[in-house]
Amino acid sequence: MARMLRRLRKGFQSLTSFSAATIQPNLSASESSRSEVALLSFFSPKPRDFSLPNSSWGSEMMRLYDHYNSQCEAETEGGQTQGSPWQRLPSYNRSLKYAPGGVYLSKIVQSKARLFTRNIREPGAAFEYALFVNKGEKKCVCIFQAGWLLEGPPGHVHGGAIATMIDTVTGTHATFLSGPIMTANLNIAYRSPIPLGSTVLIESSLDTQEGRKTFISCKVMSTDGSKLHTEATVLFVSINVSHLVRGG
Ligand SMILES: CCCCCCCC(=O)SCCNC(=O)CCNC(=O)[C@H](O)C(C)(C)COP(=O)(O)OP(=O)(O)OC[C@H]1O[C@@H](n2cnc3c(N)ncnc32)[C@H](O)[C@@H]1OP(=O)(O)O
Repeated sequence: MARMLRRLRKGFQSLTSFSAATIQPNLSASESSRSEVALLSFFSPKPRDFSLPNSSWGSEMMRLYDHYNSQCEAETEGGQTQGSPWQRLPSYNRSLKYAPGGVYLSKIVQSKARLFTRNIREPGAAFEYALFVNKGEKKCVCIFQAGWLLEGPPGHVHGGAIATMIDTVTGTHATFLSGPIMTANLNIAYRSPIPLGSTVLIESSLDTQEGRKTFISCKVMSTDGSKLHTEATVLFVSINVSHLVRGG
């Protein structure tokens, strides 16, 4: 038990290096046998990245993905990265997988726990999203396609699902800026409903950092920017990882 806690603590500590996370493409699935696949997945350091395009993504989602992705750091032939302020952030289904060596760790520390937004297997059914961070402007943009399992009012997205996405986007942004954090306060104003199946933009921008506190503002808008769906302000408090290990 003590050993497991030490491993968990080490995993969470490594989450501080989340800001240095690199883009990790999907594992190729052309293996010749099932046992080979199992073996490969155990030894591969690359977890599945859920923010890569899949067959459920509509044309607007793909257009925006291509737009932001084309502005991200590109590797030149010499292995150098071109100086773009934009970076696409990968997205995994377990917190542990963000840590260096976290794929191995997640094999060792078996658990049914999964990240809320990445636990529905059917592509397109719920939260389809990809996040891009702009290091220079300290802002983050998320393209979000809301699936049919997120219904609240008829034909429209549930307010809790919108809050979840705001918490996820601003929380990821705050982690990128400040290391391990927890949401302390989340204020939301719902301005206009989001149709199910539509794609929207979620923009997160840093207001201030004061000691352990990171204040972030967030807007959910139509992709042409003409309609404001939701706005929010969020306070994150930096935590020591022991806060999670001892249960707050
Ligand atoms: C990959 C996907 C990423 C997704 C990210 C998702 C993030 C989440 O959803 S986290 C889950 C939801 N949040 C929680 O469960 C948090 C529960 N709360 C806690 O654990 C604690 O109250 C915690 C960590 C927020 C603060 O506790 P603690 O570390 O003791 O801080 P504390 O000393 O009380 O406060 C620090 C400062 O923050 C302020 N503060 C703390 N809580 C609040 C609050 N709710 N409202 C306003 N200010 C607050 C304090 O006033 C203090 O300010 P100052 O330094 O100016 O005096």
